[in-house]
Amino acid sequence: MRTNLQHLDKIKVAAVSYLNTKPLLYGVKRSPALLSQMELIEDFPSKIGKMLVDNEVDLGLIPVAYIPQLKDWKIVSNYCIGSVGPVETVCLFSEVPVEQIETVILDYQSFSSINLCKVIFAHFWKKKVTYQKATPGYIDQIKGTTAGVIIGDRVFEQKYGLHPQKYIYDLAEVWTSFTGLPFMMAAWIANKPLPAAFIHDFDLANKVGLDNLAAVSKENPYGYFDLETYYREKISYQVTEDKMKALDLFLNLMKQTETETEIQDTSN
Ligand SMILES: C=C(O[C@@H]1C=C(C(=O)O)C=C[C@H]1O)C(=O)O
Repeated sequence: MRTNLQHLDKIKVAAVSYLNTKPLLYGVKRSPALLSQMELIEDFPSKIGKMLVDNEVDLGLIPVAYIPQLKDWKIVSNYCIGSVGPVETVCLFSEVPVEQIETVILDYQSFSSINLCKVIFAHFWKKKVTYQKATPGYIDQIKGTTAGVIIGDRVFEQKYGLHPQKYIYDLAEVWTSFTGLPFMMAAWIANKPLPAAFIHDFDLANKVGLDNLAAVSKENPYGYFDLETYYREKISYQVTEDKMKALDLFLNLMKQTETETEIQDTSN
């Protein structure tokens, strides 16, 4: 347990391993001063969120849907993984239109987008479906009236690969069309007080890649989508007042959705 940092402890930082996070880590990985104070772990979002909740790390770019599970939490950076309208890489894939979907498989790598999907079904599309937890390889099970949420780089591969499903709903776009707000999927969240100087330098380092998106894209060759377009036009990296408003609304709707699910369970 890492309740309080000791003077000589390295700060454990966990970040999303997807392409969308490369701009934020570009400067961090080029800063010997920061690297000497921290240990960087990269993994998929739900895993790093769990690590912050379990206090295995001190700071993480974690799915915001984990916030209710954190005793102590603070958003410590001006940069995040967000969207203003369509984001490309948070999608519901289906062979049938939404009205006919009966079951939704929820990406095990996600925590914000799977909850966003539940919120959208419950509050915006107002449709009851059965949810299934995905296991690796679940993408092959998206067939007939069983749809599936996919996030991250695998969305590009599914969308622009050989066998995309007929219906692809960009859930960030759906959120914005119903709320008029942007969305924030993941933010840099600390679960304990961290040295102010470190946080200051870490935040500045996050901006370096955002100021050099052409170089970041060049460093990460990718065949399915133009990364510079993804970074400039799809992902929105700034924490803004509207994204904080969206976070508030999302956490509220998520709580209501959980309560509704509980009520359904007791009545069964
Ligand atoms: C836009 C994205 O946002 C992500 C979605 C997350 C989630 O659903 O929990 C968490 C982190 C982000 O990487 C994406 O991964 O494509």
